[in-house]
Amino acid sequence: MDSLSLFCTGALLAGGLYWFVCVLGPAERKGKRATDLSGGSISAEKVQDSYKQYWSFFRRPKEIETADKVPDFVDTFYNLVTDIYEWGWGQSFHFSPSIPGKSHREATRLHEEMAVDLINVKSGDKILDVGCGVGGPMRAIAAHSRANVVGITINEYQVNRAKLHNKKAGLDSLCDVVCGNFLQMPFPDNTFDGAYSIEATCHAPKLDEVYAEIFRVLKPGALYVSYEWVTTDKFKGENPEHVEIIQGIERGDALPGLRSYADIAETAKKVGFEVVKERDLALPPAEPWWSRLKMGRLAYWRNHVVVTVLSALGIAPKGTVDVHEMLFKTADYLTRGGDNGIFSPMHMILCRKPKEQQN
Ligand SMILES: C=C(CC[C@@H](C)[C@H]1CC[C@H]2C3=CC[C@H]4[C@H](C)[C@@H](O)CC[C@]4(C)[C@H]3CC[C@]12C)C(C)C
Ligand SMILES: C[S@@+](CC[C@H](N)C(=O)[O-])C[C@H]1O[C@@H](n2cnc3c(N)ncnc32)[C@H](O)[C@@H]1O
Repeated sequence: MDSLSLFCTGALLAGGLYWFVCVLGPAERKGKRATDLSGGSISAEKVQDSYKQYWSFFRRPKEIETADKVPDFVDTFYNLVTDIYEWGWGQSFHFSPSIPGKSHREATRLHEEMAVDLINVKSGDKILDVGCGVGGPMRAIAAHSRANVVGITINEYQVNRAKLHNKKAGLDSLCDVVCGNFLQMPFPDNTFDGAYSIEATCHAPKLDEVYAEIFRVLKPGALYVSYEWVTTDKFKGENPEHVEIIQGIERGDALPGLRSYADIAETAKKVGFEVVKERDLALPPAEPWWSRLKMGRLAYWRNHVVVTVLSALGIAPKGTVDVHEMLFKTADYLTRGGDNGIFSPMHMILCRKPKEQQN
């Protein structure tokens, strides 16, 4: 090969690699790039070990049940996945029903706005986002309602990402983020005019502990809405395929144990809430929430090649390939959970803290 052909081949390969990684890479326009993937607050050389540590929790399931170990386990998980989620999904870490003729981004925003519309929030109210991630829902909700939103997440890396995004979006005067455990929130009693949680309380080892904490910080008469991850009435514990799918979802999503839909209202009442409304938003006429995952399969395969190449080149931390592979498999379990109708990530419950405290 003469030097000109060598140069042209090299340039073509470099251009192809740039296109594959940087142009095809981000799922969201102006989103995170594949070349920026990190282990969150974990240093690059510790990502692989942290991934092994994450899996070790599942070898000692009793430890996951111990409430005080769970926040650490969830924190490790979000250090490992936050960048991959942002790169491949966007800034809102949740599902929403597909809406014919609307993009994923629009369907996501409508699902978020529905939450704040349900809790009757006025401009200037102070509301709480329980388990806020990097703040995709918080920004949509603040822009839609003009309420002041305070988000809480256990993961410090997410706090920094959320603050950065809030500033970039010009919403930092309405949105604040704190690092903390939603099982022991750093807020006085009766602080908030409303609260919501989107696909976050499923990480609590005991639902009554997080619901009781939300109840405590709400003002009397205030509303709380949650989109919960649950097994539906179609789930049969004696069916090995159902059990395999649910365990796959738990392991790939840092869940200490999925709850049944029937537990949700019961727990809300137990801590003192009045249940105003309860509905599985995944049920027809809603279009499947999992079709986005199904449609993305080819892109996830492409992402896997990108992550493998970047990790081999030392650009992405070692261990990123394992984390990505885990998510790849999780996407499959979630899709099967949706197809079988045994799992829903959007069992909606709307509750009110009574005006008068009952004794
Ligand atoms: C509420 C939770 C998270 C829900 C979803 C936001 C995430 C669940 C599974 C995630 C993903 C699976 C496959 C990944 C893919 C292989 C990769 O290339 C790009 C990112 C994924 C699409 C990733 C994105 C986020 C999820 C859909 C849980 C944790 C309680
Ligand atoms: C799947 S993400 C959803 C984030 C956000 N609600 C959204 O829809 O984009 C779950 C969130 O719950 C947070 N979380 C889980 N356990 C927590 C805990 N014990 N205390 C505070 N936050 C927690 C995680 O850090 C993460 O931000």
